[in-house]
Amino acid sequence: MKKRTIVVGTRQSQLALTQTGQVIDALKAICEEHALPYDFEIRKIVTKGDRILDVTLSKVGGKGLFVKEIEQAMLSGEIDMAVHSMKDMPSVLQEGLVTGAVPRRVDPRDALISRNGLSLDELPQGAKIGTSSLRRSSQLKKYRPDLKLEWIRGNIDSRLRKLETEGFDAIILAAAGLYRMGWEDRITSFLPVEVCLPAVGQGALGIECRESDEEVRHLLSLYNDRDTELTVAAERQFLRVLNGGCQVPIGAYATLVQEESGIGTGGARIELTGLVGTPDGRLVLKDVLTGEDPLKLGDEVAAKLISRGADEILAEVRE
Ligand SMILES: NCc1[nH]cc(CCC(=O)O)c1CC(=O)O
Repeated sequence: MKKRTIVVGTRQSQLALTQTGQVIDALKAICEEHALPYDFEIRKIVTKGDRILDVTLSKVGGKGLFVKEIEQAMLSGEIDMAVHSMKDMPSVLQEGLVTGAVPRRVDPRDALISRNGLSLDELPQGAKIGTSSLRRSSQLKKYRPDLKLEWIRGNIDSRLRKLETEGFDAIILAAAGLYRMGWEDRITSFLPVEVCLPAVGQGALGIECRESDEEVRHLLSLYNDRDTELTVAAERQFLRVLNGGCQVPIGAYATLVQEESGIGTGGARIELTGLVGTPDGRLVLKDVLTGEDPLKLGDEVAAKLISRGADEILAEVRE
């Protein structure tokens, strides 16, 4: 029987290539298990975001830059699917495209990589910490106002290099990216979600495909993790309501919690924590609610924070 070759588009960064390879391996195993006749091929796509990595991305349009050209290639049929870090996925997909699968999430926490093996609490007064996210700097400043947060950019490997070459005492990276690269031995300690609430979708992937591609959609449905899909949906709805792009100090993390009483659906409820803070960490708003419907829950947590002034914080940051 003639096999269909499914073309998987990816950015060229090491992380993108690695996670695309890992997804293809998982899909191959599913094909084998379900006797599905597919082969896979990787197609690298250089996006505008990759070409201007050294420009302040927030000034030129943010994360959409990485995804737009990949979406275009999917719509034109050049590629059939694309693997994204959920964190980098746009909140609204282009017409004709869908999220075919949200695979099981890995560790959502941020990780501290320090030069001398010191934990966050052990770092000396005024230690210089490298991060490229207002969400991280806001929460770290709140926790340790003495720390000096400085901007560090580039891919994971270049950030790890800069820890040595640019005199940082520590840098913060998502644990997930380090695990996927096999570099978890660089992690000194994990920041508890109570100290540093992760970015929306951190640790999760999203696999995008054409809405009309029944074969790929069926294959991807076999790879979907319902729990991750539900919790990430709540986080992303929260972000959507707050109109958050990439460079805003917003965090959210949802988990499934067991229903307390025997009544009701008996199913799990979603617990969503949302956070908006000023970049200097002087004001950090946080709220947690539980609910059954992820979209409603995202709306409710966002509304709660807006009622406490989240909009004003975000308006100031966006200026
Ligand atoms: N913003 C860049 C980015 N996009 C996805 C990851 C890896 C973690 C993940 O998949 O959530 C990273 C690196 C980081 O934030 O340290």
